[in-house]
Amino acid sequence: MTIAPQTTTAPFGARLESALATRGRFCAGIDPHAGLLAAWGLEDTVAGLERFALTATEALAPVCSVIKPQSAFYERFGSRGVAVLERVLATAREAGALVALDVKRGDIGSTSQAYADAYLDPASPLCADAVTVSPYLGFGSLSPFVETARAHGGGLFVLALTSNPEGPEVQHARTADGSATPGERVADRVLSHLAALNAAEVEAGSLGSFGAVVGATLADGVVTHADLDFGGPVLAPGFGAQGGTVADIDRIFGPVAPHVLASSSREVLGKGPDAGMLAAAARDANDALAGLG
Ligand SMILES: O=c1ccn([C@@H]2O[C@H](COP(=O)(O)O)[C@@H](O)[C@H]2O)c(=O)[nH]1
Repeated sequence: MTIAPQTTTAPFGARLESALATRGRFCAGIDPHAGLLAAWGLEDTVAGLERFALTATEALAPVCSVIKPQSAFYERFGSRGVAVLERVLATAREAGALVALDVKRGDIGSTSQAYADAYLDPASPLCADAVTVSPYLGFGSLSPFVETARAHGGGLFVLALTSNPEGPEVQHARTADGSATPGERVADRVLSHLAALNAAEVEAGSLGSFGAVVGATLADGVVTHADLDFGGPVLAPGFGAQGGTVADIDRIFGPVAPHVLASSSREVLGKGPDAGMLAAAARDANDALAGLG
């Protein structure tokens, strides 16, 4: 067994807890859709991407605890698009926001290590504070992400109950006979794994660094408040354009709402390109979410 080196950065959970307390629970997604570039009067080119992404980040990062760029919208422009993503990461962090990079990675362990090095090692130009990962190659395949996050004070948001209507086919399925907990719902197993990962930080009085992705669109009864009390943060996409509201955050998350990041991309970005309108929308969302839980 290898022992992770001591990190000099505070753990992600503690940093996020402080950011939530000072800046609020709204997470702005920086997703440069082609349609949004057109709505902002920009061309669907690398130059348009750069103008859009940096305008949005400069407006939103100073008033949000967390910024969530979706890597796909940058990757579609190739290496020059990824270079824009690197600038988004740096700009957001300079403005004091944490960055949760939405890449939903997951692979066999040896490849997961390379992804973890790309997104969680401060030596990488794509290093973020946290990254989204998929547990559907088996939760244990995420171990390189866990160890790398621990080594560098990073965090993970693991897909548990996603906001899209297709998710239940896999996430509500039951674990197999012969597994450690046969018959348990897959999503609940993911949340149990997260509770175990967060136990030491929770014991020390902090929010854990290992979060779940749970959509702001879930119907009643899909998950209990008790199951969501796994000691770590929740990234709740689907707030805004997918239909999730402040009332849904309250309904779905109840007492754990203080650790929930309500994440919206298209709705908030639709307020641009005016920087004041973008920032005002984020402030309004933070205010509306502030009293929950
Ligand atoms: O369950 C999930 C996980 C991630 N996403 C991502 O969040 C944003 C949502 O964008 P909106 O414009 O606010 O709908 C996008 O980047 C998704 O890839 C999600 O929607 N659901």
